[in-house]
Amino acid sequence: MPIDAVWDRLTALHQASALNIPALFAADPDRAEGFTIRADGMVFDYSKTAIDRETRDALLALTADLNARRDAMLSGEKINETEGRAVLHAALRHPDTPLWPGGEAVRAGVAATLARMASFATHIRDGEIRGQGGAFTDVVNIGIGGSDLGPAMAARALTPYQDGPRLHFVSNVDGADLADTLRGLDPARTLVIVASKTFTTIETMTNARSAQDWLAAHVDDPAQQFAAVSSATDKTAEWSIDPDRVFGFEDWVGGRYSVWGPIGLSLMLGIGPQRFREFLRGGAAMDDHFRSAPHARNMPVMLALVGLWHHQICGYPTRAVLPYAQRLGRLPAYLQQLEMESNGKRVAMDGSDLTHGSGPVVWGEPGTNGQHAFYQLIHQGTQIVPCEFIAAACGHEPALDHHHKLLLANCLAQSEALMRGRDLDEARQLMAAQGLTGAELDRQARHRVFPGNRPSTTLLVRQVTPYTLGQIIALYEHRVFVEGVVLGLNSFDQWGVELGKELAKSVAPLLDGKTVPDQDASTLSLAEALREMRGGEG
Ligand SMILES: O=P(O)(O)OC[C@H]1O[C@H](O)[C@H](O)[C@@H](O)[C@@H]1O
Repeated sequence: MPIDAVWDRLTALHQASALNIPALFAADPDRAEGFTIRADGMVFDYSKTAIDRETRDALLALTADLNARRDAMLSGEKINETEGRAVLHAALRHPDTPLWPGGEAVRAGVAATLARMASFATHIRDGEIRGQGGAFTDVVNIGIGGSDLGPAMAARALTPYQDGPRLHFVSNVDGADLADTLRGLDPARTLVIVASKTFTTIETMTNARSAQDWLAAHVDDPAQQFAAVSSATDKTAEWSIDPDRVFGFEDWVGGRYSVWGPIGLSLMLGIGPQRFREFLRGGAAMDDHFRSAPHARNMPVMLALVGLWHHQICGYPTRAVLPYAQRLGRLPAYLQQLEMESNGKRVAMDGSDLTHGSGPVVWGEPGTNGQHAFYQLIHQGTQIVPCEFIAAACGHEPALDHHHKLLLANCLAQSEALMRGRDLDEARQLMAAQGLTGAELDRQARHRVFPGNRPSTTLLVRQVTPYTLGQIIALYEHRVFVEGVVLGLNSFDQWGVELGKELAKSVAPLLDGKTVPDQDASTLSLAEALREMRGGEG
């Protein structure tokens, strides 16, 4: 069936049927199992969505081109056509076997860099490589976007596995970020990693210069306290960073996909090279699943199709990622970059307008905290927010396992409540039981109605470990890829971030009282107000 006809069919299915999730369960006793995928210890349940078998078949017809695109990506073709680059971050997860039959040179490069990282990390961790004041006690990763979110998110997720120097992450050009981080650190025992793919990002370079000044004010040889991670090793040379402490990577690793390689150096310093390898192994296992499982049993494919159904067909504008795991607190922010920078596009690969929308707004917070904040809207608001619950069966605090059970019970209860809801009759009975009658009973009951039939998916792992975190991240990466292929866009460029960067440069002189041509009246007056508040300098 031509792809346009598939979209039409999906729209028709959506319009024709008022699918009700509880009714789908009633009609299909095997629904829970039939709409759950189990792979490599993970469980992905999408049965609490209004997708039935017919809709799923129609959704699967969207993936006709997927295998060809997947194989093109995983064999090093330049599928990032607007930047003329291959997309091979998955190769970083396969240091032992080439990702594709001709990929030995790539594998060898990945393995060599990983070995250098491991040797550096081992020697920092065992104190053989030292700062001027002794073994390193603290590591400050300076980077932003993909050079921050991946390692920062993973470091927090893997707190129980951290047994190296303390990790800190500075990203914002707001001096508060650097100042708050450096306060209390011993410069002579702090390693500063400047992480930037391009080594030109103004925020990172500004923070790096100030960190260098901080070091220079306290130690004789700041270079001894520095390391760099970049794909622009020519630029790191300008900073006189010892080449032994520079870890390069190729331009086929996109920033938001880069945690698996040298950008993950801070994480490796925290958890050690062996556990970092476990993290890679988890990601590699998901690659293998993505490549080999039939689409209907393929976790990234089905996660993508559920997302496409909700956003493109049902028209739900956002999706919430709700990890019931406090240490996955930065996962929503990480996924915001992964998904919104990858698929927040309006033009198809060939330059024409997209026939369908871009990807959705992604947001979220860990449960149970979110329950006491924004779940009100999720349950009773007028717009529907598909929810993606993530939970781990076991925590890392055996003495507090009763907390963990409560956490899990909340996770299960929320998806059930979203699906079941509470109808007016039930609400009326509740009010009657409280002694209300007549119009007041009706009024109060209406406030207590939950429409229900609200979709969610649930992803389970046994525990958040380096391996399972690798699985989860690679799962989402491939999900984003599948959605991008179906929508026909390039998930691997990010031209949308450029204009603001350019204008920041041209606006800056306004704050010094200089005139800048072609400035709009609002920006001029805001800059003037700021200058006045700052005491009229310039
Ligand atoms: O690693 P860098 O070159 O410093 O880039 C850091 C970040 O900034 C850019 O503006 C991009 O939007 C991100 O994709 C990137 O991760």
